[in-house]
Amino acid sequence: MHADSPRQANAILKKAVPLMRKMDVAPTPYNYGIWYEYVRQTSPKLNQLVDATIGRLGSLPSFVSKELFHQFLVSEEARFNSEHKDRLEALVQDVSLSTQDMKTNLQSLESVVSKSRKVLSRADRDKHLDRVVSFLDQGTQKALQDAEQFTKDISRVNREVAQLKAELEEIRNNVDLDPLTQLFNQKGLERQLYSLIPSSEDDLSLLILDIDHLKRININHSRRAGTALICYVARILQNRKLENATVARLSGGTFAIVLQDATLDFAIEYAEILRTHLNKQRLKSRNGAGVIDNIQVSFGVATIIGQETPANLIARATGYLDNAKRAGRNRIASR
Ligand SMILES: Nc1nc2c(ncn2[C@@H]2O[C@H](COP(=O)(O)OP(=O)(O)OP(=O)(O)O)[C@@H](O)[C@H]2O)c(=O)[nH]1
Repeated sequence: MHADSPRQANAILKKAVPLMRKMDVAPTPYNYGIWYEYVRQTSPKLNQLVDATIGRLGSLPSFVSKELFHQFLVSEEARFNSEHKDRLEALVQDVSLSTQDMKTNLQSLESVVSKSRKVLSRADRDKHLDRVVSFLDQGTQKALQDAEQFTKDISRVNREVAQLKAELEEIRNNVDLDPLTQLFNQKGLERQLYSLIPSSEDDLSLLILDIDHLKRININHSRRAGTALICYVARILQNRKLENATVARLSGGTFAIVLQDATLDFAIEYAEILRTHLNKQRLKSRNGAGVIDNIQVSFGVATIIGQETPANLIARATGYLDNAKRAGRNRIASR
């Protein structure tokens, strides 16, 4: 499903709910989901199917909306995750069966050994030596075969687990969060802008900020201290986040903040508050490599113009950031 702004969501629901009443549709989560996306016109295919069903049946029965919900609304990620869960369960089941077999096989080997030992402890053992040897031979041969099968089973499971691990890693890399700071990443930021821009009226601002001289900080204080600084700045941006704002880390020490209902003047004022606050911070490195004080950050601030695309807005804010760097850093540039 899509992350609409509360204002957009409200406008869509205002149209969806009367439609649901008119069609006498039960207020279930599935139905709300379907009618929301229907009014939003997210997918022409979904709207065609809804219209065709209503044309034929006069309404949209619950089982149909449930089916459509899973077909159109459950995200690819969720589908992937449930597919992986199923595969993992099947693997655990395989390991459990193989382990059970191996346990039984070990028990038979144990019984072979114990029977042989019993025979060997008898007074007339000499008479049975040949039989004991052959009995033990068969028992150990079988145990070897079973052990080989077990090793094969476990190797197969191990290969599948490695494959699953790689696929999960790939999915994790593709989602919207930055693993270091848990803020949105570049993709998350772009998605957010795509959903906000259509309803904004020249009052959506984007701040792109970059820690000054991070390379020098890495050299003087260690890369670990530089990374701790990135996380520290991320926490400050998150703690000082305005209502309805989005904070993202784009790369290295570069962050972005989307402000809704914010004029350019307001956004510049907010950037200045953040900049002066960051300047006053001191970060002590744990390994005794000194204190990073007077944290300096440069900002590029842009406010959306007309029908500007997210990519264009990001490029403009980044251009202003470059101007701030060229003008001497630790400052704000815009327009
Ligand atoms: N510690 C740390 N450093 C990073 C990380 N990601 C990127 N960097 C480093 O951050 C540095 C950024 O350097 P530049 O973009 O050249 O800029 P700068 O040294 O910050 O200088 P200005 O931006 O011009 O003020 C590079 O040396 C990167 O290797 C990270 O996750 N942790």
